[in-house]
Amino acid sequence: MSASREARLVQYAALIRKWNSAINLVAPASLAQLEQRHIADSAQLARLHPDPQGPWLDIGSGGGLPGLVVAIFHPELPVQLVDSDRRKVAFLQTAIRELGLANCTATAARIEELPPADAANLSARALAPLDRLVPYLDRHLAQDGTAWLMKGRNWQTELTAARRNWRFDAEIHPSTTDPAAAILQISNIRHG
Ligand SMILES: C[S@@+](CC[C@H](N)C(=O)[O-])C[C@H]1O[C@@H](n2cnc3c(N)ncnc32)[C@H](O)[C@@H]1O
Repeated sequence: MSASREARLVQYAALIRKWNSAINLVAPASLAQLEQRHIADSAQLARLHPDPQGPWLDIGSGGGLPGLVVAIFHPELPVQLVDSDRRKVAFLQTAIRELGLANCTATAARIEELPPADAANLSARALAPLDRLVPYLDRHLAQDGTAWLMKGRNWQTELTAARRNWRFDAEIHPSTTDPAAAILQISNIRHG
């Protein structure tokens, strides 16, 4: 890992720990395992997609997971973080400035109200069930774009439910940080 990437990841973890009691960026009980449970978990996207195209849109970013981690791994990639919580976006803007991530922006908005982003890549973690996410993907992904959705243990049930109203291609990547979780790689979305 490059020195600046490693230094930024350490600095990012320190910022989350500093702000967490005020804003609740991650569940307090998980703070002790921040590096593994949240940062390494998010870094899986960089491993799965080592040379991504932009723009990359991260929706419901919260404290920057996974979008800010993607921006750290790919400092040339334009990454937009979006969250409806203004306090979290204030944290993200501070983190972006302090980490010197010129490639990354943070926007306070509801994802439903954001103009279509035409994103080449889109990520979301712990935001909503898949059937509620797919309309966001339909609105914000470029026609040949790809979504990277970090899902918990119910991912199979969510996939079945989403397929009732939508058709899409899905590739399943088992999570390396949680054996029950998966990363869903979704593309070619059509109304079903
Ligand atoms: C459970 S948190 C997950 C945050 C982060 N992705 C993570 O994995 O730690 C969900 C986040 O989505 C944001 N959110 C929920 N609904 C939203 C919407 N409609 N538009 C934008 N952000 C939304 C919330 O403010 C919150 O920060």
